[in-house]
Amino acid sequence: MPAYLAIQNVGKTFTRGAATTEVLRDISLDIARGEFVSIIGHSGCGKSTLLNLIAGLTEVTAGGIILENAEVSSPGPDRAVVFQNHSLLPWLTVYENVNLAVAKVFGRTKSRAERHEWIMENLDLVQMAHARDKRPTEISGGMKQRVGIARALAMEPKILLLDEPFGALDALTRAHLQDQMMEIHARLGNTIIMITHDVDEAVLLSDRIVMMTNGPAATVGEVLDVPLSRPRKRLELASDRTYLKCREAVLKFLYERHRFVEAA
Ligand SMILES: Nc1ncnc2c1ncn2[C@@H]1O[C@H](COP(=O)(O)OP(=O)(O)OP(=O)(O)O)[C@@H](O)[C@H]1O
Repeated sequence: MPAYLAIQNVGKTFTRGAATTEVLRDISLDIARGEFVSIIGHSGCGKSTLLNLIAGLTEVTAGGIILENAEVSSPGPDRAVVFQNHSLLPWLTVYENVNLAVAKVFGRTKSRAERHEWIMENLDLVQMAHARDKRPTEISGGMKQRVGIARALAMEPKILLLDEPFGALDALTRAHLQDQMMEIHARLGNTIIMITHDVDEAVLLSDRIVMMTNGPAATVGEVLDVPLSRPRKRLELASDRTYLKCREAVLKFLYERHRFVEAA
């Protein structure tokens, strides 16, 4: 059976004038429907570049990306991205921000009443319905990220692409949002690709962790299966042997086999 998302021998080289930088080389990865996959690797190795290629924001220079039998060549609502820093429009309310995406995707297929229900359902999912009339400046960083996630989910994408979605949040808010993300994933069965720098976050949330080698010409170094049953509870996992083994495997990859050496 073909993979839901197939990344096949993908390479990316940026060219500016006579200068070229080969950022990614020969990346191959099959992702199944409903899978939660994290990408981890040192700063600058090309994680965001890979996510942007999947999003269709940047074009591959080698290989191809196939989503449900169709080649990815441009951005589309079937791949929703959530960035580290929320990208909400400051002059619109929480509701209006989500509405913008919903109107774009479902403007022709859902009635006004259906769209309203759908927006509220997605705000409910991230527990933000109570703040529907607030503007981004009136809510906390964690709340903004939740609205960004609601907006992405409301597009009903085939794949949710998360670029360090919790990276700018304090540890407690971060833990709370991770728990919410796990609940959403359990309820909706989304296919999710998440970039993270946080080893615990990767192990807690993922079915598989893709570990990237250092750049330039970064590639997939190892892929780790996380064989922990769901639902996962962070407190119980803190002393779970499988959890600790996975954590150690990622740490060893990052700090022994592929240590980050700052360029001179
Ligand atoms: N548009 C571009 N033109 C030229 N080089 C680029 C471009 N975008 C990214 N790069 C280079 O590609 C490399 C990888 O960048 P990228 O942002 O994908 O890394 P990352 O792993 O996501 O980093 P971080 O973890 O710090 O966010 C960097 O060396 C960066 O300078």
